[in-house]
Amino acid sequence: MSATRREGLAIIGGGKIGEALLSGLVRRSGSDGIVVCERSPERAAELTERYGVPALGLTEAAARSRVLLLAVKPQDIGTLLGLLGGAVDPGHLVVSVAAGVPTSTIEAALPEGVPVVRVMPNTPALVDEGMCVLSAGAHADEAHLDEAEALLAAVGRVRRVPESQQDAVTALSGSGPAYFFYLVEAMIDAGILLGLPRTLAADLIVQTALGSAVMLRDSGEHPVQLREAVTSPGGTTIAAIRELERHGVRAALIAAIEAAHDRSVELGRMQDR
Ligand SMILES: NC(=O)C1=CN([C@@H]2O[C@H](COP(=O)(O)OP(=O)(O)OC[C@H]3O[C@@H](n4cnc5c(N)ncnc54)[C@H](OP(=O)(O)O)[C@@H]3O)[C@@H](O)[C@H]2O)C=CC1
Ligand SMILES: O=C(O)[C@@H]1CCC=N1
Repeated sequence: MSATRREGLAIIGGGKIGEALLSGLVRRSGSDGIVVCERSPERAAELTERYGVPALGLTEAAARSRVLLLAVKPQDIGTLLGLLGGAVDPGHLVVSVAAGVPTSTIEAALPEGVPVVRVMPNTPALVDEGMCVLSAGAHADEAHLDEAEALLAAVGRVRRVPESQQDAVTALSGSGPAYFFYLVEAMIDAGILLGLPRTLAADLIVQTALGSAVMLRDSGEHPVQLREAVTSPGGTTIAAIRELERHGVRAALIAAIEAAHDRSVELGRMQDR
């Protein structure tokens, strides 16, 4: 079947990120032309009810859809490709969000010539503030990247990188929301320690995180300048910063992100076996 005869999108794997992308796409353009494939019938029914999209089997979804968005765990992608293989042809565009899984691995499991785009999204797609980073596989050209970008721009910002940078991207923006949530959790705990009610502590920290994020995005200033503007000589902030340095928080963050990168590489290698 040729690329021009098919349209529509199948989201294969309706878990956390599959739903985040689905919700944004439906908010932006409605549910027409979108189908989901889920292993669990209960989860499929939930997504159908929530977003008004039909749940189909893999073969039927592939026959109907131009873009196949693979949103299963890296550990499940080999099995999925085995089930999907014969139903895919070069008229499809396969978009994979699986962490660490190289386009070459996906291409090798599909018929020759199928275009594959690797994407690293993140969960703020749920509120249209996602960061999606794209890389082309061997058979994907500019038009395929444009098509994937047009789709994902519905849920936030999109950038393109060489595939060699995707493991680092995964560690930064893919996993990144978790680091911010973790920091916010810890800061709320500090408020509790200091005797504030939990709801008040949460309100203070969430608004502070939001305001700080908008300043980081819009002020044009470096994070160091923004931090220095808060840090009064002899004041409270420098007392806190000294503790962060003493406890090695900067080094811990760098090591944590390096570990996420290394795990992404490892997940990719597991696919080769
Ligand atoms: N969560 C995140 O923030 C991000 C995740 N990713 C990537 O997205 C992918 C999915 O992650 P996440 O959403 O967190 O994982 P989830 O486990 O929440 O979702 C995966 C879903 O796919 C289903 N599934 C597995 N195999 C099949 C199949 N053959 N056909 C149909 N459905 C299937 C699973 O069903 P079951 O529950 O039965 O296994 C599950 O519902 C991963 O590869 C991850 O690396 C990328 C960026 C961010
Ligand atoms: O934790 C994970 O493996 C996935 C990939 C990036 C974010 N979540």
